[in-house]
Amino acid sequence: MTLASPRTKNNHNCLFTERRILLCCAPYKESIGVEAAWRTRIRDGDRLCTECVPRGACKFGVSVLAFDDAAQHMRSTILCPAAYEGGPGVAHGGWVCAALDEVLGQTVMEYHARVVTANLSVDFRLPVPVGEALTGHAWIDALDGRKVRATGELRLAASDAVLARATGLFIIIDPAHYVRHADWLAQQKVTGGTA
Ligand SMILES: CCCCCCCC/C=C\CCCCCCCC(=O)SCCNC(=O)CCNC(=O)[C@H](O)C(C)(C)COP(=O)(O)OP(=O)(O)OC[C@H]1O[C@@H](n2cnc3c(N)ncnc32)[C@H](O)[C@@H]1OP(=O)(O)O
Repeated sequence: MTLASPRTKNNHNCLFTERRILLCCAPYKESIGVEAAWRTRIRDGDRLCTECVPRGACKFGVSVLAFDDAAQHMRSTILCPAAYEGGPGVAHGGWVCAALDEVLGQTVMEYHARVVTANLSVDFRLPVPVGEALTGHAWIDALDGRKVRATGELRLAASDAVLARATGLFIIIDPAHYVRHADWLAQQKVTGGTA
């Protein structure tokens, strides 16, 4: 099976940079359109969360390699940074969750511009080595209204052994989601949550 548009971690050209700015900053101020069509892929390219945009790389060490259009399957390249070591030589479980959230989230965002994770269930099958090449694999299972279900795996690149597996529920949000949150937070601070 041929993987479309292979990308590397350092393949940060202008197009991707523009896209990141569009995806990470603008969506909460103006709509870039709502995708209605299930299994219609909306774009191609790495996306970064707000805080990682200036650095140009995911702080969790996840980068999207390629999307297999035929299989609707996202493959990522991953390296657990030393900062997320938990036990000796192995990743903290929180990093495993974050990496899988990213891998699944990136996959869902290939179809839906704005989603947040509502639920993530992780099976820790084997310790995940720090500083060893890993791969992420994820795919979408189902769409039900605003709910998108996805599954993903973290594998050891050397052998393809599955180290951790997650299922996630992602909710499609509207452009005002973060504005509403900021208003809610401000109100909580005023009322102490009593209003
Ligand atoms: C980190 C942020 C990234 C932002 C993107 C920036 C660009 C980045 C670009 C590239 C990134 C690459 C990838 C990143 C991936 C990471 C994504 C994350 O980690 S997101 C952060 C963690 N998640 C939250 O902070 C959500 C907090 N929760 C909420 O905001 C709300 O609870 C929300 C939006 C999830 C739902 O609230 P409602 O009011 O909009 O909708 P209601 O009616 O409650 O739920 C809709 C349906 O979903 C079900 N639902 C909701 N939560 C559920 C749950 N936990 N379990 C089961 N069902 C649930 C409900 O029962 C309902 O179902 P029925 O339509 O009635 O059938």
